[in-house]
Amino acid sequence: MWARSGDRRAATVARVQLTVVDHPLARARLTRMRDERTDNAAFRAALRELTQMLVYEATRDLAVAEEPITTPVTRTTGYRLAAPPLIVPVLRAGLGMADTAHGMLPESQMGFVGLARNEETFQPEAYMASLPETLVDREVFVLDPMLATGGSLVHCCGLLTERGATSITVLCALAAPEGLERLAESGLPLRVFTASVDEELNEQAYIVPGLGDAGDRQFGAV
Ligand SMILES: O=P(O)(O)OC[C@H]1O[C@H](OP(=O)(O)OP(=O)(O)O)[C@H](O)[C@@H]1O
Ligand SMILES: O=c1cc[nH]c(=O)[nH]1
Ligand SMILES: [Mg+2]
Repeated sequence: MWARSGDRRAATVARVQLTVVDHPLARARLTRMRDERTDNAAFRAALRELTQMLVYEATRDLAVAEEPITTPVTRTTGYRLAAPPLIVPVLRAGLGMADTAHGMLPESQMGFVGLARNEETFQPEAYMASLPETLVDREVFVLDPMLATGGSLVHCCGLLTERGATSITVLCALAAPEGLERLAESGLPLRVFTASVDEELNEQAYIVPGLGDAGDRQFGAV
């Protein structure tokens, strides 16, 4: 059901708008992340580079405001982001995307949500949330490399809509079809940008072929 070919494929299922950033450079970074021989440092570097591509695509439609400027040659019209989005990495694994996204959106504020999936029940267990009190009229970009069952992102995006968010963009390296279905069923107002929709989840709810545990691959096993 999910598009896998073409450069930038978009599909809408219920209220989830999906964009697969299927660029050769993105594929190369994702391949490095998937490869079990890739060490922590190289994995983090590939995730940072992939994040640049995801942010670039996801910010394509952001509103800009005109700004008169003077170049060394003449006056002209410049542009700045009208309302930089709030960036929300999901700890731990989303931390590896945060600095890159912030570098590309330097005026953005950042919030944090800490979740750890219980590896027996596969339910997310929340351990922190640091978010603005109200998110009414604020665009939010959520960063998490992995969308597996979707439980973690449903929880995170629920925290955002409770605060009034109505426009949420999720950036992830990999998504499983099951997780996309779960997001669609949640009815949350979401756009998802990912470098790949993989095949399925295995019995441990890991993405197949996947890349393993994105937190452990960056920071080491806990
Ligand atoms: O879609 P789900 O089935 O909820 O799984 C995805 C979650 O699993 C990973 O985090 P994890 O719980 O391993 O925490 P970590 O980042 O601290 O390793 C990942 O970064 C997501 O947050
Ligand atoms: O494949 C998976 C699934 C959940 N979390 C991960 O880090 N990897
Ligand atoms: Mg983990």
